[in-house]
Amino acid sequence: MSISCHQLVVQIGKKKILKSVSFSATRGTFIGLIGPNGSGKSTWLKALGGLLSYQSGTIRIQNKKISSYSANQLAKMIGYVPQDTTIGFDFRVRDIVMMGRHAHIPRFGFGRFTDYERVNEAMERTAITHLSEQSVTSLSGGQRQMVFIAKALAQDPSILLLDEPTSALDLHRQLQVLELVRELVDEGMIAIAALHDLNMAARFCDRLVLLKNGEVQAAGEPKAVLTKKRLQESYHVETAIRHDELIHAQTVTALKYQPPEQEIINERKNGVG
Ligand SMILES: Nc1ncnc2c1ncn2[C@@H]1O[C@H](COP(=O)(O)OP(=O)(O)OP(=O)(O)O)[C@@H](O)[C@H]1O
Repeated sequence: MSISCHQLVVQIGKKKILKSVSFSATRGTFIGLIGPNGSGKSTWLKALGGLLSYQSGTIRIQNKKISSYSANQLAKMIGYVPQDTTIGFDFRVRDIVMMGRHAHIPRFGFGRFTDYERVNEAMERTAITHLSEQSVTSLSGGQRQMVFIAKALAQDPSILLLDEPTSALDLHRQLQVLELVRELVDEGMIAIAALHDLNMAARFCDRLVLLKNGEVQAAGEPKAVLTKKRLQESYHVETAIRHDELIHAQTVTALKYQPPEQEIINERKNGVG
């Protein structure tokens, strides 16, 4: 399995949201999309999932243009977990997870034994089996997020797109989700997740793509992307970056917000530019 994106441009109305962004990933890779609010992470994930049209550039899955696949074919290959998991209908958790099997069940057909088995497996892996008969409207935001991850897993995808999958989760659930995604990736899946927590991103991802204003500022191994200079330029925050021996990853400590004007003054003082 492979997915690639070449010079992708997404424009909504008059605004260019993604300005010629590229990347590629093969099986067994976990990519973290990082960057400030509004930098284009969700938009990119939606375009990769075939949920948003783009103006130019290409997205290829298995070296074939995404437009050459039917919605059903895409649903069998790509699982997408949205940022907003609010749901107005009174569905049982099991029924929501079963919706992930939609593409696998023939039209006017019924779920087969394997469909129910996949649903049970997905609920087990996300530790929500005990909630299976409850209504989703009765769940907490974090529990709902796990239900939507289970729904995406039930699709049996080779590519998993996750939009801030840990944002509503407590520390235990954050680890649970990222450890699960890491496990799935080690089994061969491609995962691409928008993440705000840079420490979690550094710890669990193979590669990071840093976005700013719809452009890729840096891409590569976490160590290469998470530098003081890049984080200053993207987030306007002064940071301390250290290597944590315990988790074998970079850790980022945010020290101080430095508005862009202050950066210019400092650069002038230091004789840069
Ligand atoms: N449907 C839309 N119509 C107009 N502008 C949009 C639309 N969707 C997104 N945008 C704009 O595109 C830019 C990128 O938004 P996007 O949600 O992709 O960023 P993000 O990096 O995921 O942000 P966050 O971290 O806050 O979730 C923002 O300026 C946003 O206002």
